Amino acid sequence: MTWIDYRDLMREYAPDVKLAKDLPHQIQDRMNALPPLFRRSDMARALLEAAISANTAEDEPTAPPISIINNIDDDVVPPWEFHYSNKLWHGDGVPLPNPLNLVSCDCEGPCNPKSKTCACVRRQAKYIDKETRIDGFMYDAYGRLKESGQPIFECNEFCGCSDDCTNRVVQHGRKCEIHIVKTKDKGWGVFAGNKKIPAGTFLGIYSGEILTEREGEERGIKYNKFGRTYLFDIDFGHLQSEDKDWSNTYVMDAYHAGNNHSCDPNCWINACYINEDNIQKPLLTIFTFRDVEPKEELCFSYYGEQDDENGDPGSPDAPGSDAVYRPCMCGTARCTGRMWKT
Ligand SMILES: C[S@@+](CC[C@H](N)C(=O)[O-])C[C@H]1O[C@@H](n2cnc3c(N)ncnc32)[C@H](O)[C@@H]1O
Repeated sequence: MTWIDYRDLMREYAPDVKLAKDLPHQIQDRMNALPPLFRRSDMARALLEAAISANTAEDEPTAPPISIINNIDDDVVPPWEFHYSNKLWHGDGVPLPNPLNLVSCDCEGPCNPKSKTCACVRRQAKYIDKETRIDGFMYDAYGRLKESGQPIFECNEFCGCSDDCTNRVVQHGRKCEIHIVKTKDKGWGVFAGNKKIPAGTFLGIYSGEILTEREGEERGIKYNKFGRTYLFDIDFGHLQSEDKDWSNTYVMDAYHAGNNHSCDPNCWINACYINEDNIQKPLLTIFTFRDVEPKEELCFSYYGEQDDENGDPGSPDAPGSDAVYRPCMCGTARCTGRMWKT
């Protein structure tokens, strides 16, 4: 009889981990080497739509396809510089997930959100803000998020429960129709399709390179110099300590992706853990937090919560501030008139 070490099995069956150095760029390089006439052709649009579909087929197998629509000018496709993906790409010095540290349930069939013994119900309860009235999982029976702003702990690869467990939403991918549409004042944006999207619907992942805080800081200085940054500090409330010197460990650089900003957003970025044991490294998941009308733009606030000390753009003239600002064109009644230049 051969002795099988279950730790080797777990490592073998652990989901694939991506490294930032392997971020694909071949299609982008080839497209950018072609003459502008081709880059602006319908064929280029069809190619980009096909690339998006191929990159996301594994993570969102039942998602309606994304179309690229421009009724504003002759920029047929967004710039060929981003890799559309739902994955988290690990930068140098960022530890990879360790499947041996994952907390997994041993439920049979779908988990019971009222269970007192399910390891996943218990872990969710441990991290949920006690002031909320949420019990069980963060999702309702329709797979919609009950409340934004709380960390989500989904059942994972090594849980015993079935694939139709209500605590598996992000891992099944987007279900609603969205499109990439050129706007008049804000470049390209992400819009709802022909159907209303209910509050609490999962849309996609703010994916990118996860970097150490130090590398994020270095890139931030460079990006600010040329007035462009897609850096997102991973500093959710449940990660912060009372320590006044606390600062985030990691930063997400979504240089190659991004939704537009609104001062009155309809989406929210929530921390979500699936096959990740490190609390500092959640997936940044985008959910609607109110009903979204057909063809409405899907936006989040680049400033996080209104009462967040980092939340308000503040004064561009504040001492030590190297942030750069631009006029905000969100057009909502709550518009503050300016936004960080990204
Ligand atoms: C992360 S990108 C979003 C995608 C971008 N629209 C594009 O076409 O690549 C951020 C940039 O979008 C534009 N943008 C986003 N929200 C905006 C807003 N509320 N007002 C004006 N410009 C906005 C700005 O040019 C900003 O630098």
